[in-house]
Amino acid sequence: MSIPSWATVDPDTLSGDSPYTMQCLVNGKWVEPKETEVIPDPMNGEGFILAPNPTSDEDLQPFVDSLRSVPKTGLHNPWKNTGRYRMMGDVSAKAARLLRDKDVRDYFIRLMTRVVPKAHGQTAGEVDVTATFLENFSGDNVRFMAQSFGVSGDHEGQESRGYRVPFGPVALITPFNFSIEISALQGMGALYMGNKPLIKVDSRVSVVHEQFTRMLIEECGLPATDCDLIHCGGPAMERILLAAKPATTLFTGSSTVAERLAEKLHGRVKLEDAGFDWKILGPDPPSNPRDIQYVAWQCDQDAYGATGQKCSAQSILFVHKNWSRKTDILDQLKSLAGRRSLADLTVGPVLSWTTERMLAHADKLAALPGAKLLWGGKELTGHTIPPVYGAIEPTAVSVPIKTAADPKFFDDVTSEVFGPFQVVCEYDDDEVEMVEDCLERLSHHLTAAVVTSDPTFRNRILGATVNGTTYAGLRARTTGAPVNHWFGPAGDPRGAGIGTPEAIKLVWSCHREVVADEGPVPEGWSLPPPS
Ligand SMILES: NC(=O)c1ccc[n+]([C@@H]2O[C@H](COP(=O)([O-])OP(=O)(O)OC[C@H]3O[C@@H](n4cnc5c(N)ncnc54)[C@H](O)[C@@H]3O)[C@@H](O)[C@H]2O)c1
Repeated sequence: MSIPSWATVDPDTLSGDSPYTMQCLVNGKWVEPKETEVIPDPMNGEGFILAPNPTSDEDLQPFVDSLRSVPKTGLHNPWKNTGRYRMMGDVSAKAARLLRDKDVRDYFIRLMTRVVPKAHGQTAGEVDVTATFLENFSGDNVRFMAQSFGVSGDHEGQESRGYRVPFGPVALITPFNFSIEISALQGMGALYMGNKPLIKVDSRVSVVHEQFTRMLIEECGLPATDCDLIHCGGPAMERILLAAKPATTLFTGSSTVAERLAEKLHGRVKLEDAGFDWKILGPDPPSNPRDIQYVAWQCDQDAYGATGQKCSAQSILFVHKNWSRKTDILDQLKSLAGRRSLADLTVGPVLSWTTERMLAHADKLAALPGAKLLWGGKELTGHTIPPVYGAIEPTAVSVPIKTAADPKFFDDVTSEVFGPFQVVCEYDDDEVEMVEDCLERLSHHLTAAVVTSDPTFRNRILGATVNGTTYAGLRARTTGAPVNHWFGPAGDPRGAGIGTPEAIKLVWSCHREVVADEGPVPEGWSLPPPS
């Protein structure tokens, strides 16, 4: 397999014997690292990538200086360098065309599969969503997105106009689980609005964004000085942020780090953090077996697709007892989970939880009053996934709603396991309020799904909850994150969004009002008394 001309790493030859050393980009220059960190191959533990790991003040300073050199007015805004809106549209158009090219698409899929092994469909989907996003912001669409609006004033010659303006120096921090989608969409959003971002992706997967950046610069016309890219650990990034004081930082990752940065950066953050995402199967299971199978399939995808490592993964499934009375939904779920295998990566390495930790959590929940293991609860067999990562079968634990709602157990039952794990909670008509109470007590409100065709039940649940991305209806899912709708949490003023023009404007720009007040001074005006 060939690699694109701008690519510097061959996914097919990456190995312990032939590792790739990544480079950072600062001020338009790719930099050879002085210190490196060895990244293990998630499938066999071989050290296959050497990630720059700058820690000294001397090595971090160029990133600080680069951010500090960006004016508050950004690289472009509605009065300055306006041609750049169109230039960004051209960059997007070219990048989209490349990602649609079979060889380039395959290249990214192969590279991404090496660093976060997922089933082909999941990885291809990520590249395709990124291509669609870039298509959406091609041509004039960047400037259309940044459009202003006008309102007539109190007197002739007065008119107010609202603009979206950039922050200037900004930072973007993203996790390992989506190795291209989050960093590409947020990074481009930052650029579209006129900012210069310093981008830091989790070093275990940042080789993908490194190659994407090379493609943007070498093939798509992005000026190399428009963004910086650093591969480093969290503490080093935090030092840069504290020294450079970017106007805003978009953080996607765990809630612990999100809260830490919110405090350290005095609230100048937008957050996409943990998700404990729920789905409710309502009181009206469909009668058509095909519909039931569809719901079961969607539940399996939501809980275990990408080995459960999606912030939108279904963490808890509330099942109305009518489903057990009238359908074999739980048997279907068990058998769908059993189809998953390491051979086709429909279940694979878990990068932020070890096997031991996940199994201990499953055991703990299964030991709660009335709870039991439904399926899974075992380590994968015949694998060479290194012990720093996790490898378990798709797992579900059934917990009675009364136990889940009990304050003694609630926090354990509702803690996010970033792997192929879900809680199943059956409820009956007289327990809907208890379900609503559990949803009210959750701390994060990212995605949710209400599977029902009953509008009264649907409206009751929608009215009682706040999740930022909620699907409702027979085909409802928790893991919908295409770019034709908003994706992001609700219920937190720091909450960010991704994918749509509204998300980009919210995260990467702020409002400025310019009021034209030109006169004429009205006839008959005379100096009024002081007031
Ligand atoms: N809401 C969303 O859209 C979304 C999307 C994907 C993942 N997530 C969440 O991400 C989590 C999984 O990722 P993780 O556990 O690897 O996240 P993490 O918080 O450990 O790491 C995320 C990123 O933050 C960096 N980081 C860590 N400490 C830092 C610090 N002090 N200063 C600056 N940067 C720092 C990491 O190097 C990494 O690049 C899950 O909780 C998941 O729900 C959320």
